[in-house]
Amino acid sequence: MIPPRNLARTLLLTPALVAIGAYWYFLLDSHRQIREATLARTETVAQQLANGLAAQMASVVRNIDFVSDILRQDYVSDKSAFAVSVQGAFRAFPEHTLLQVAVIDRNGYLAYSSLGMQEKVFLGDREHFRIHAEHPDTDRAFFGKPLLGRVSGSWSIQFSRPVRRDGAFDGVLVLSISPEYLSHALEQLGLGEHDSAALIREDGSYLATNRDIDFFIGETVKGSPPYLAPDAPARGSFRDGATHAPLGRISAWRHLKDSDQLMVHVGIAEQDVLAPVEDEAAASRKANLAGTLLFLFLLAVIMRQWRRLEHQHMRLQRNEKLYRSFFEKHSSIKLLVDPRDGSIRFANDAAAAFYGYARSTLESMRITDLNSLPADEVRASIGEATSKRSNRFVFKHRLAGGALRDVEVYSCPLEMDGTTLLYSIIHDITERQQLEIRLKDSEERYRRVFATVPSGMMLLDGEGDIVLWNDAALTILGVDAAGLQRRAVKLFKRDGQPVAIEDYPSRRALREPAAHALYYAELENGGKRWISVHTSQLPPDAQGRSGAVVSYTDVSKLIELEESLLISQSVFESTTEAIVVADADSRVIRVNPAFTRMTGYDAEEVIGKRPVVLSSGQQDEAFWQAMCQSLNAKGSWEGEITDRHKNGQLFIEKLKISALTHPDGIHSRYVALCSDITSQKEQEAQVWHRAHHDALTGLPNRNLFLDRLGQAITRAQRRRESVGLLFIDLDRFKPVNDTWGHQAGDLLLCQVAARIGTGLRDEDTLARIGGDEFVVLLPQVASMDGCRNVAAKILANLETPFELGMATLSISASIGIAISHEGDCSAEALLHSADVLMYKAKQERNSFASA
Ligand SMILES: Nc1nc2c(ncn2[C@@H]2O[C@H](COP(=O)(O)OP(=O)(O)OP(=O)(O)O)[C@@H](O)[C@H]2O)c(=O)[nH]1
Repeated sequence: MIPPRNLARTLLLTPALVAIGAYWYFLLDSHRQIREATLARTETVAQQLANGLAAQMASVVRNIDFVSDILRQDYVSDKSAFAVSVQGAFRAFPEHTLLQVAVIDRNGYLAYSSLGMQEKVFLGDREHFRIHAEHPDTDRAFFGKPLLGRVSGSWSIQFSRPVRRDGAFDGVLVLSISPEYLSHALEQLGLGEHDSAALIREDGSYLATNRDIDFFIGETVKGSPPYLAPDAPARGSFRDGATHAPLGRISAWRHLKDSDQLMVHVGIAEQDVLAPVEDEAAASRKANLAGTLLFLFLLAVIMRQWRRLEHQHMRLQRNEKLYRSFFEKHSSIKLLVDPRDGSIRFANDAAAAFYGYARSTLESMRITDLNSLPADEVRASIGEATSKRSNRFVFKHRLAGGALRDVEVYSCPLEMDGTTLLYSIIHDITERQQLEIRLKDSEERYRRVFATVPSGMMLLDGEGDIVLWNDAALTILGVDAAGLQRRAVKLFKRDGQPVAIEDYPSRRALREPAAHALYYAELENGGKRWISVHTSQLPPDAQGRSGAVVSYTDVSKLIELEESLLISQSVFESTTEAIVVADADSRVIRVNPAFTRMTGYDAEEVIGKRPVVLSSGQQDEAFWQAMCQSLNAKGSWEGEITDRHKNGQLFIEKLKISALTHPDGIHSRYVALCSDITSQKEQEAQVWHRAHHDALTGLPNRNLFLDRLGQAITRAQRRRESVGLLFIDLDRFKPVNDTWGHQAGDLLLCQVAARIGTGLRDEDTLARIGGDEFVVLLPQVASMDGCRNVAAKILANLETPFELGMATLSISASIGIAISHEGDCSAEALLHSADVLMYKAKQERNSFASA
């Protein structure tokens, strides 16, 4: 489909080209018609020439025939005069045109020759003889084919007539005529160089031509021209491309009158005839071609101009479309404002979308309706933009919904239809403004963090220059800003070797992505400051700038702590005290070798577990609760507990638990120090036992008894109960010693103690408080009767004689019974009462006395 913009050009160009084509068609057709008319006229001329030539050639033939007829008659009538007649015949022809006169006798032998007779020559095989001999009754002239004379060596045409004598065939008269004789008449026609004229026999043999006679004589017409057709008319014409010559010809033929054997042919060369026509046509074509080229040139110029105009028009249309699209469809918010009254003349789609008004609404508003500034300030800004004093403004514009947005407005004056308008591009920078504020806040935050972070911070640029540092860096490194800049800090490695310049953090930071090292700096006061140095390369920023940050941390206290920890670790490992460290959940974290030695458990067997594996079951729930309360309240507990060794043996340990407490009050760790005090406790128990028991009987001694008695009285007082006390003194024990010895006395005392004990309950206490004095404490006696029953039972138990080995002895005892109700007396007082009553019973012996 042709684009519309090309349609007009096509509509103009097509008829123009069609007109040119038609013009040339008719021009060339007229040339063709002229050529055809010329050829038709030439054909007529050719026919006329053929007619004339035929008449002329007929006259020539008649002349020859006339001569031959006379000679024939002379030959028949008077052979002697025949030679004279022959001479006359030669004179009748132009010189050298009658070549020979000959007579062939009826038998075919040469009877006469004007050239003389030397020998008998047979010519009966010649065409002209055979024609006449075969038709002896016909008297006709005959032109034979041109022959090349055997004697003369020249071409000749044999004109023959039969010789009749007495009405019978008597031979043939032959005139040998030069072809030039016949051709002369053809040449007289005055034909052109390329035209042809010929005398032709009916079999197509050339007898004469107007040119190139040597070429044509003896030859036959080539091809099948119409005049050689069997039914060809006596005259006619035709156009022959190349019948007689390589060039086209217009031919005409005409049979000679009174001779059906001969015809003339005239060929007029087309090129000669058409030459003037073609010249004229060529001149016409040239002229018309020039005119056509001029026309086409003018047409091309017109087309070019037209196309240029079209392009200009299209460019204008495109520009207009582009400008319109640029304004209307551009994503930027655009307004055209009339500075005279602030009216919005044009608004694009982006403006409508931004402000929330339809474009038509916007274009009916004034800029002061959008700008939050007072109208006079807005007008002042418009004036600045119009006068180009300023082209950038930041305003707050109000949207249709009432929201205010920060906008950046670029305005410049624009001439439009003779009016100056302000072309304004509005950018919503609300987010940008907020982002800038956030960025400022963020920068301020980072600046404050940088300034207040306890670690020293130093920022290096890509060249290794120090571009930023904080006060902490100066403090930790012990230099001022100038000292930092000139790298005045001297750093040393842990082994005391100074740090090589290339290994300084500011150098390493640019070499290695991240590094850490521990150095110490020598301070002015001679002290050391341990510094942990971290370097980290910064990723390239948006501008491709790289750099590194170096952080310094004062770890002097950590180093001290580390040393302290090393000591602690040594103590932990080597101390004889078992140490257990547990977490807040009381699960074991660490134990030392002393723990393993004390408990038999390796560290792997207890770590992660609670120390319950050591539990002996000796401590009740209350014990553990008390321990927990103490830990919670005081953060420590100290005491003795009985644990179980891995081999099952119980052991007593002295245990001190300390809770490690976080500042928030949560116990994070428990550290227990344990000592195995089993043997110590056993020794203490033995001492105590010895101090509180009778060495002979093992019974509690006076002190222990008084202690228990006091406790019983206190308890009885609290419980409103009674305590009974029996004071037992053996009767007449001294004689046993005296009689059986002290050892027997000891033995008896032991057996008496056992015998007394068999009558007591578990809660009762039997003690020996003197040589043969025993006391029984009845802590929960119901009444005095109960005490008396016990005393009676004791006396009864003693009645059985004692087997001492060396003798069997009987012994009794006197018992004083005292009772305390609800703690109404002290232990000493109660004992004293019982003692007094025992003396009372002593009066009777083997009896008891009570109050
Ligand atoms: N074998 C022995 N005798 C002791 C021991 N302690 C004291 N005696 C003796 O026990 C005797 C107690 O004497 P007494 O109670 O005064 O005399 P007694 O013969 O029992 O007289 P009565 O109590 O009045 O019946 C003294 O002779 C002491 O020397 C001891 O541990 N072993």
